[in-house]
Amino acid sequence: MSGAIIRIGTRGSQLAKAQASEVRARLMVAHELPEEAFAIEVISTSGDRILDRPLSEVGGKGLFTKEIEMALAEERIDIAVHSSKDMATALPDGLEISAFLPREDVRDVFIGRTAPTIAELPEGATVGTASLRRQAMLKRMRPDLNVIIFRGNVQTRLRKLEEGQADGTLLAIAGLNRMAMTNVATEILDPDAFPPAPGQGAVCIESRIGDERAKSLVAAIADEATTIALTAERAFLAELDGSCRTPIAAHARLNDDGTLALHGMILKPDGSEMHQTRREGVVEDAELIGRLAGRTVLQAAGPGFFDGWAN
Ligand SMILES: NCc1[nH]cc(CCC(=O)O)c1CC(=O)O
Repeated sequence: MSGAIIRIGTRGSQLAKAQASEVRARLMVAHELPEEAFAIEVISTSGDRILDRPLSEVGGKGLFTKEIEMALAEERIDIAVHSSKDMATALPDGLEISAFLPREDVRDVFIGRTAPTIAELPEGATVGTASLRRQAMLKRMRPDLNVIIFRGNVQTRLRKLEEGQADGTLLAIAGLNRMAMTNVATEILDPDAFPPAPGQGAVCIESRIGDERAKSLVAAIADEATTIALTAERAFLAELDGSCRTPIAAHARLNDDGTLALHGMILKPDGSEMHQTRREGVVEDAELIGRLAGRTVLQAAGPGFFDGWAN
C-alpha cells in the first residue's frame, strides 16, 4: 500500500467522520505519512437512511456496516472504520477486524431537558432512545418512564430532544467526546449499574483477509488492551447470538494485575427481568471468559426468556 493512496471507508455522520479522521491521524503519525496519502470515502448505509423504525425491527446491527463492507470486499476502499458497537459478531466472508483503537470512555450519559438526572425525572416522563439495552435498563430503574424511539445520528437525536419530543435521551459519552460535545451530558451513568453495549467506545478497523499491506499498516495503531476486552465482550455477545433485538450489556477491562474482568448482563426489553454475571481470568482466556459468561446468563435466564420477542 505504500506509495498508493489509502482509501478509508466510513459512514457520513459527524461521529463516523470524526472516527475516520482519528484513524487517519494515527496512521499519519505511525507511518510518517502526509494527509494526502489518504482518501476518506463516505458511504451511505441503510442504517443512516431508515430512520422511522427501531433498529430491532429493520434488521439490527448489520445495517450500519453492510454497504461499507461491500465496498471493502469489492476493493473500492482499503480499510473500513466502524464503531465496534455497531458490528455483528459474524463478519462477511473474506473480511476481518484487523485493529481496535485505544478505547474511549465506555460509559453512557443521560442528557436531560427537564431534569438533569434520571432519578429526578418526574413520574411518567418521556425518554427517547433506539437502544433496547438502554430502554430495558431505564425501565428497570424507573418502570414509570415512557420510552419512545429516537433514531438517527447524534445530532438528529439532540435536535429531537431540543424540540421537546422527550424529557431526556441517552448517548455514549465516547461519541460526544469524539465530537467535542461532552458538555451536553447532564449525568454520567455508573457502568456497574448501567453497563455499556458490547464494544461501546471502541473504534475498529476492518480489512480484507489476505490483504497483508492493509493489515501491517493498521497493526501499528492497534491497541492490545482494547483487543483483549473486545474479544471477551464479543464472545459474550456471540454466545447469546446477540443483535440489536436483544438487550445485552457487557463491559470487560484489565485489572491492575493484568487479569481480565468481564461484567455481562441480559434483560427483558421491559426491564422486568435481568440476569448478570461477573467473571475474571487470564487475558489468554478472553474468548473463553466471554463464552462462559454468556452461558451463565443464558442458564440463569432459562428457556423461554427470549420467547416472544427474539425476532
Ligand atoms: N448506535 C450508534 C452509535 N454507535 C456508536 C456510538 C457511540 C460511539 C461508540 O460507542 O464508540 C453511537 C451513538 C451512541 O450510542 O451514542
